[in-house]
This record gives sequence, C-alpha cells and structure tokens, in this order.
Amino acid sequence: SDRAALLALRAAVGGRTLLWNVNQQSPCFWSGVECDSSSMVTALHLPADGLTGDLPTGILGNLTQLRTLSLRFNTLTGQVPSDLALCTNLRNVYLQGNKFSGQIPESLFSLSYLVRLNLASNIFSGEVPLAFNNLTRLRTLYLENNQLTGSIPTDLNIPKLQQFNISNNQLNGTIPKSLQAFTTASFLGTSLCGKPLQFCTEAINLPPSVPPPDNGGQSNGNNGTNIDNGTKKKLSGVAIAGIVIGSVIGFILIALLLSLLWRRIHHKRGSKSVDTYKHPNTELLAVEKSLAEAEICGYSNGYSVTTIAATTMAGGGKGGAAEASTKKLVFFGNSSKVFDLEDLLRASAEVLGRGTFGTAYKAALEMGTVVTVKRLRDVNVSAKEFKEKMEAVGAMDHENLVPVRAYYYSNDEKLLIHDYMPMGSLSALLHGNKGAGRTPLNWQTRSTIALGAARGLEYLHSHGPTVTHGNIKSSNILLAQSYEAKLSDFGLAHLVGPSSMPNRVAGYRAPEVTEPKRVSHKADVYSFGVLLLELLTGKAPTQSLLNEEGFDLPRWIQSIVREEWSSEVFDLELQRDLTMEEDMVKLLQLAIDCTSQYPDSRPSMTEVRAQIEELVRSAGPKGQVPESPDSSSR
Ligand SMILES: Nc1ncnc2c1ncn2[C@@H]1O[C@H](COP(=O)(O)OP(=O)(O)OP(=O)(O)O)[C@@H](O)[C@H]1O
Repeated sequence: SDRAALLALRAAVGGRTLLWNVNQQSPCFWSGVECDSSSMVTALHLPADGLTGDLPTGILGNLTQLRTLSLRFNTLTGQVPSDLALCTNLRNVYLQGNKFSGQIPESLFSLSYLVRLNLASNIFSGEVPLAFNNLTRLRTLYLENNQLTGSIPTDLNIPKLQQFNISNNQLNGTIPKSLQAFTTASFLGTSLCGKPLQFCTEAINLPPSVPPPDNGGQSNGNNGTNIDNGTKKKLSGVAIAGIVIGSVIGFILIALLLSLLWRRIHHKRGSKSVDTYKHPNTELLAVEKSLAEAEICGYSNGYSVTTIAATTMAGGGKGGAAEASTKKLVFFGNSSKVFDLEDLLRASAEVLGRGTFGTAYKAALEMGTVVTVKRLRDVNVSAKEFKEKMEAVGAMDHENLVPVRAYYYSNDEKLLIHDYMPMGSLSALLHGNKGAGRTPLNWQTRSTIALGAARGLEYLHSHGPTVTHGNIKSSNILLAQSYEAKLSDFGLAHLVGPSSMPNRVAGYRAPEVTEPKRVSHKADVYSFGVLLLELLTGKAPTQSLLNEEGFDLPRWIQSIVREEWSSEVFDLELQRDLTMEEDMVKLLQLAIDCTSQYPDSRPSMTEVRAQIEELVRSAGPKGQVPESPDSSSR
C-alpha cells in the first residue's frame, strides 16, 4: 500500500517532475524515498521537486511508518490533508515554502511524536491553536510568514520547545510567558507585545484602576509629556553628576593605560625581545631562543620573524650551512624552479605551528613568493627511501590537495616546501577567534569545505589500496579563496615512527589503527567522519586532552541521537538557519556511518563524496560556492 500511495501522490501533484522508475516493484529505490528493513516507507524527501496542486486526502495516511515528511519549497496548494493524523510515527514535518492555506491543520495535533514542524512561508490563516500543547515532544516550531491572526493563547505551553518563530503574521496581544525566553527575532513583523519585545505601549499594560488624567480633555500624549517633564527634571541632576563622575574615572583610566603603555615600550627598547621567552610551547621557546641568539630581524603578528637559515642549518645544526651549499632543493614535476636553497635560507620566516611531524614556518622569499617550510623531525629513513616516498607524494596533483613544491634532504635536516595558504586551516576557522570579529560559518560554507576535502581524499584513495592520507584532521584541511578545501600533509604518516604520533591525533583515529604507518582507506574514512562531526557540531575531538574523561565525538553523537535526531548537536552557528536542517541531519547520518566501529560498515570515499555532492547541489542556489570574505575583515 506504500507503493500505491506514492504512485497516487505522483499522479496527483508530481506527474511530470517525479522521475521514479515505476517498473521497480519496491518504491524504496525511488529518489527521495527511504524505507526500513521491512520495506515500509519511513521518510519522504521531496524538497523543491516542482510538486504542484492540491494534496488529496487518502494518500499520505497510508504511509503508516512515515517518520519524516519533507515537501518543502514546492507549490502545493489547498489544505493539508486531514489523514496526516494517521501517520502517527511522524517526527519531522517540513512543509515550508508552499501555498498551503486554511487553518493550521487539526490533524497535526494528534501526532504525539512530532519533534520538528515547519509550516513557514505558506498562507495559513486563523488563530494559533492552543492544541499545540498536545505536542509534548515538539522542539522546533516555525510558523513565520503566514497570515495568522488574533493573539497567541496565554496558556500556550510547549514544554520542550527550543526553536520558535512566528514573525510576519498579523498577530497582536501579549506574548505568553512560555515564549518569553525567545528573542525578538522570533516575533518580528507582528503587533505582539511584552517580553522580549521592547515596544509595548503603556496603555496596553495599564490596569483598569489607573486614574484618568487630571487634565480632562487633554490626550494621553499630553498627559505623558507632563509626567515626563517631572521625571526629566529629577533625572537631569542625577545624570549630570553621573556624567561628571564617569568622565573623571575615564580620564584616570586613560592616564593609567598610557603610562603602562609608555613603560612597556621603554622596557622593550631596553631589553631586546624579552617576550620571545614567554611562549608556553617548549619547542617554540627553543627555536625562538636560537633565533634570539642568531639574529632577530623583526617582530610581527606575535611570531618571531627570522630567516630559515637561522632556524635550520645556520642555527647550529650538525649539517650546517656548508652542507646546505652543496645540497639542492629537489623540485617536483612541473613546478618551476623559481628559487633555490640559498633563496630559501635567506627568506624571512614566521613559526606557523608545531605539528606531528615537525615545525611549520611561513617563509617570504626575497622575490615575493611565499611558501610554507615544514622542518620534519624523527624521520629515520634512508635518503633513497625518503626520495621514493617524496616522489610518490609529489606525483599527487589535484585541486583539493596542497601542492608540494619541493623537498630538501640531508642527514640532519629534512625540509618540505608547500604553497602557503593565506586563509589558514579549518581548525583555526572553527575554533579560533570566537570573539566579536568572528565571521559565522554557515551551512553552505561548511558543506563546501566538506565536499572539497572529500574530493581530495577520494583522489588519494583512487591511487590504490596502499595510498592513504593517514592524518585527516581539521588542521590539515587548509583553505584557499572561496573556502576551497585542500588536504595537506598527505603521505607523511608513512615516514614517521609511532612515537611521533601525539595523543591529539587520537580523537580522529579509527579504533582498529594500532600502527600509525598502516592506515587503511577505511581508517581514513573514519577520520573523515570525525571531521564531518567537527564541522557539524563545532566541537573539536581533541578536547580529550583538556578533559580527563576524554571526549569521543562519535560516541557523544551516538548517545544523543540514538532516540531521535536532536538539533542540539549542531553548532549554534548552524542552528541560526534551520531551513537546511534536513540536509544537516543527512550529513550527520553520513558522519555516523563513516565512524562505524567496523571498517566494513563504513562507506568508501567515492560514496561519501557522492552523497556530500548531492547535499551541496540541493543547497539553496544550486551548488553555489560561497564568496570568500573580504580579507580586511578577517
Ligand atoms: N601550507 C600551509 N599554509 C598555511 N598554513 C599552514 C600550511 N601548512 C601548515 N599550516 C598551519 O601551520 C600549523 C602547523 O602545521 P603542521 O602541519 O606542522 O601541524 P598540524 O597540522 O597542527 O599537525 P600535523 O603535523 O599532525 O599535521 C597548523 O596550524 C597548520 O594549519
């Protein structure tokens, strides 16, 4: 009967647009249809599928196992069919962006499992029913952009409601107590009054016992003015005193700040680069100490600026500058040899950070080229093996990989030269700057980043079962303009010994991986799944270092969503636009599949890439890649 119901639906509203293969006996393979193990339809996702016309009664009610119904952004008209009440398992109903009319359907109020209901941007009219109180599990209710009238019932109380919007309706009266915790954004474009809105007029809240104005025929406005005048006179004295005291305190504070600043500058001039010794990172401390001993050329962005020579060969290493002059940088493939080792050694360099394999520097060459130099440590392989591994790495060429330009090998120094990515890493973007200047990362940006990273990893895997990344994590996803993701550090996991794998990688590592040099495709998929969870939740799996009990992102997600999908898991920046929630839930499900305990249950990167591509394509203006932000605002 599920199959018959779907065919009836297609005949009624989607004859030309739903391209289902009706020769297939099971509807479970039709696009937008999901089934359970007994082939009962559990989800119907037909967003923006060109469905038009009235939805007849007698169709949806047959889908008794339906949990999710998404018909958003079509042109469906008329009333929502009353037999929806028969779909008692419904959790999620997304009907926004259609032309449904009439009262808010009664049929919804018997759906006691309902968690999400989106009726926004339709033509629903009439009053807001008190029967919403029946929906004791409802967490999301969107009713904005309709034609609802009257006031919201004072006794309205939906106990679990977390997301609510009723903006742009013709509502008036007072906001009920149970909704007062929502922000003004939930009530814009209405004539509602009371907390949290600030524009309630006194007249509405005046108790009937307030005595009439004693100026007889004068209007309320005049009365208000009289009261105001009295208050103003009293306040102005207090205000003046406040301004005077405030100014004096302000003046003293500014004077104190200036004197502190003057002392600091004076102190710095007297003792050169004292700050470099304050860095909490011990390796930086050592490097910076050697920099201070060598030659400090300047100080910018809080990082020491010196030359690569000072940090590597000329910094007292056993290899020394003499060895450097006899060795050469080895460039890859078509990379034009625009600089040589001498240029690199003379380049001014900033420490970018210390990673699993060594320290990364940003090096600005005299000719203007900017590159990243990674100074590898704990690489105990022969020159021949190093050369072979590097050649394999250098042969990888894909737009979602950070290009490796060249390498340098001597007994004491191993350097890797990459293109510098000025937009930094995904890790910095997600977890850095949480303050006022932060640019929120919306769904479109996050899904675009996920897609780029998936394509890069799929490309690596396409070179055979032994070619893996081995260290997928957010600091190894670097960003080019337009948030195009590029994987860095590929192939390095095969060069270092187990001792070099610090605990912080553990949050991404698949449970079966015991030897970091042996990471399978499916182990990469696990790490990629953790990365997706990080993108969706905004939480770093590496938090295990800060928390004694550890923070296993996949386990945490599973504990929350086992019963029913919960929007709590999504990063707050994603929760601002829940119109894409359905897609977010799909990506969440994909991430859960990737982080399955058993490698064989995880999808391949080709499947993962294809699914993310589908999500990006269905997001808003078809698959558009977001604009890169103005660099000055970063
Ligand atoms: N090509 C690059 N362009 C811009 N920033 C980079 C580049 N390569 C690395 N970085 C940044 O420099 C810092 C140190 O990088 P590095 O790769 O050494 O360590 P990591 O990514 O934290 O750990 P791991 O060594 O395990 O990959 C990181 O914040 C990284 O994002």
